[in-house]
Amino acid sequence: MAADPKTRIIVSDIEKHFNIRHTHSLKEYVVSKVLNRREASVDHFTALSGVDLHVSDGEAVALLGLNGSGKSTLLKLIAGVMSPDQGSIGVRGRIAGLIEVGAGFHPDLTGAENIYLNGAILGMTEEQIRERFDDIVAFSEIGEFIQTEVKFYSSGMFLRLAFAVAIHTDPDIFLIDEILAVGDEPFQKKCLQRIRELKASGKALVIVTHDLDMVEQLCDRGVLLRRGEVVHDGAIHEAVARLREGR
Ligand SMILES: Nc1ncnc2c1ncn2[C@@H]1O[C@H](COP(=O)(O)OP(=O)(O)OP(=O)(O)O)[C@@H](O)[C@H]1O
Repeated sequence: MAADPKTRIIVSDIEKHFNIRHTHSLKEYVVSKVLNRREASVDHFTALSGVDLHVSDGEAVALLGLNGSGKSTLLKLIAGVMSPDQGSIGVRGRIAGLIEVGAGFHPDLTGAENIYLNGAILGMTEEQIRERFDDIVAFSEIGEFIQTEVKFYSSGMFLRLAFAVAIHTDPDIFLIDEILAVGDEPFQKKCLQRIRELKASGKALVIVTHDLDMVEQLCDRGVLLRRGEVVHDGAIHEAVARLREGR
């Protein structure tokens, strides 16, 4: 990591490749077996190439781009959910966020039990979770369903619980993928208000979204990805304009 203590994330020249398997229909499978051919072929797909990104305290950075441009992959690499094939990623401080609704929750446990599970995964001690438990439940507005197993939750209820836990972990870095979209409007507004407060208190934010109006209000900086490469890293308005105009 850089010597500057304000730097929270350093992504250096990363590459990420995926293997794409081409599976066949049952008929093609049978024919390939009869002819003794391989049943599936594999292509290598480059999802990210030569990507650099530095994020410091107090910055709110939007990752923008068309479908499949690599935004979520970059966010997952920063979160440590997956590793790059080349290059390096350094992160300083406590990370929290919302990358996949329901990740980090156990379906057979109640909402209340999952607060303890998810809180522990995000680095809180049992005592910290106990102290913040009532605030987390209140923020989620899940009410009596907090004693229900989360496998019966709607996607919006999952989001409420996940966001409520994440925001109460006192993170240095907050990562958010599109998922705010599944929350209803009042809850989205409440989340955005908390995200603004995090930013104002000097935390680093990285947000993946297609909601360009929202992101222009929330973020100062936009990183525009095109087919896995960064084509713009600078003012949010310019990033949004380039995306809208296809430049
Ligand atoms: N686990 C995986 N295995 C194979 N390919 C993957 C995997 N994850 C992502 N990809 C591919 O990498 C590319 C980038 O995906 P990614 O989800 O990062 O895009 P995105 O910019 O977030 O797209 P969207 O706006 O549609 O959410 C896509 O072509 C996707 O199919």
